[in-house]
Amino acid sequence: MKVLLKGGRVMNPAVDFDETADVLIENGKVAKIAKDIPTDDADVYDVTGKLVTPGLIDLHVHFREPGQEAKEDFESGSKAAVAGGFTTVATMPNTNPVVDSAALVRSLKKRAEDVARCHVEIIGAVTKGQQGKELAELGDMVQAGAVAFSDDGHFDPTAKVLLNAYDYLHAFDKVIINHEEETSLVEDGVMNEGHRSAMLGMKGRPTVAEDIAVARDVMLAEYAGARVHVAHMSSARAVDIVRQAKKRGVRVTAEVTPQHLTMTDDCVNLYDSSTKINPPLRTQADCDALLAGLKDGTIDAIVTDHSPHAQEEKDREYMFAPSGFPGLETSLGVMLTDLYHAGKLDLKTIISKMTWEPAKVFKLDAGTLNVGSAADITVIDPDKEWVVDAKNFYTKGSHSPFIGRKFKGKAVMTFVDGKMMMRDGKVK
Ligand SMILES: NC(=O)N[C@@H](CC(=O)O)C(=O)O
Repeated sequence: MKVLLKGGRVMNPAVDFDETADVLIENGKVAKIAKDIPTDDADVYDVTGKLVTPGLIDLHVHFREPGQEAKEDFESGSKAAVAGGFTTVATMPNTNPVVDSAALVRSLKKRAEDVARCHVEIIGAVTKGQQGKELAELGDMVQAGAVAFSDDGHFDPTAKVLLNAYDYLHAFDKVIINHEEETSLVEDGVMNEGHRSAMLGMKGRPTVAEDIAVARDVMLAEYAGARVHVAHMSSARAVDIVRQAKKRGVRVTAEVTPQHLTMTDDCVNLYDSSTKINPPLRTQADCDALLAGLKDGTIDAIVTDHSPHAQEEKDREYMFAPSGFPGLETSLGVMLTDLYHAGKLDLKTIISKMTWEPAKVFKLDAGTLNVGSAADITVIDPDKEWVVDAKNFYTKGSHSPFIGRKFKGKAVMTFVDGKMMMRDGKVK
């Protein structure tokens, strides 16, 4: 089985390759990249004017299995992933029950094999039940195939517990992903603390909650010589803390979402809970600092934090609605429209932070177009104009602050292990 992608702009950030070329896929692998490869017996697709990139990788999604399948499941979530151009995603353990045992990791891996349209990596909990008290079965979960560990959705309150986790995981070289909001400062808060929260009369979540959490966890990692990955960064000062730590040689990596890069708390309105996320949308100064952090290498990865909820839950008052919205099908559109076409960020950085660099954070064998690697490939039309419409979503979540937005740039084909899983928005 051969597929030939003809005449696209091939970007392989791992080796700094960016040229017009053909890509030959054979037996699920990248077989050759060169000019004018003979068509022979291959299925040929003319991708002139399109980008051919490694399949997009998302280190941070919520697929809600087990227990909250009404919000999302591995099938709907992975369909949303390939629709958005993603070929590998890593799903968070804040489920019901929490993914804190080897048995659950194993059963989710099996679920992924059975129903998922793309590669789904499993992130295990750091502590039992994500309660922050006792370590979960970390070693057993590593053996069962967990890719990383996180108590995402919760801040681990006790430094000693986290230090134990760092020390323990050292032996396995697995990374911990920390949700950085010091709990006592954000309890009851529903949006960024600032002018807008005061105007709306809503309780805020201050940036200092993130800053001190990041500072603690980075210093603990430095002390333990361990690796830490900072989840969904939102605060300017926290970016600087990571920047300084990287300069000192601390083994810290970080991620940011398209929404935190491009939206501010000015978007928050009382009767639309789609903008309610944790950490919250901040200010323009924070967006600018996050962008600077992406550009100078402080921030390694762009992630979606795809967090679907049932529509009836999101339809509640801002204060009572759950936080989070689905991002897999809008992420690339936001990045290309509001950052690339707006002249704020180059294509190479965007593609690198959505492929090769996140792959390095989790040490995934993915994120390149090197000959011999799995043919996980995304074809992107950088100029395709489209309007976000929840009716076209594959995710079960239908709430998103991007609904109705006109975007320029979209994934038009997604190949997973050489198989075409999405073409022109239609998922297999
Ligand atoms: N990011 C979010 O706003 N929500 C996440 C959990 C979390 O990280 O708080 C979710 O699971 O819905």
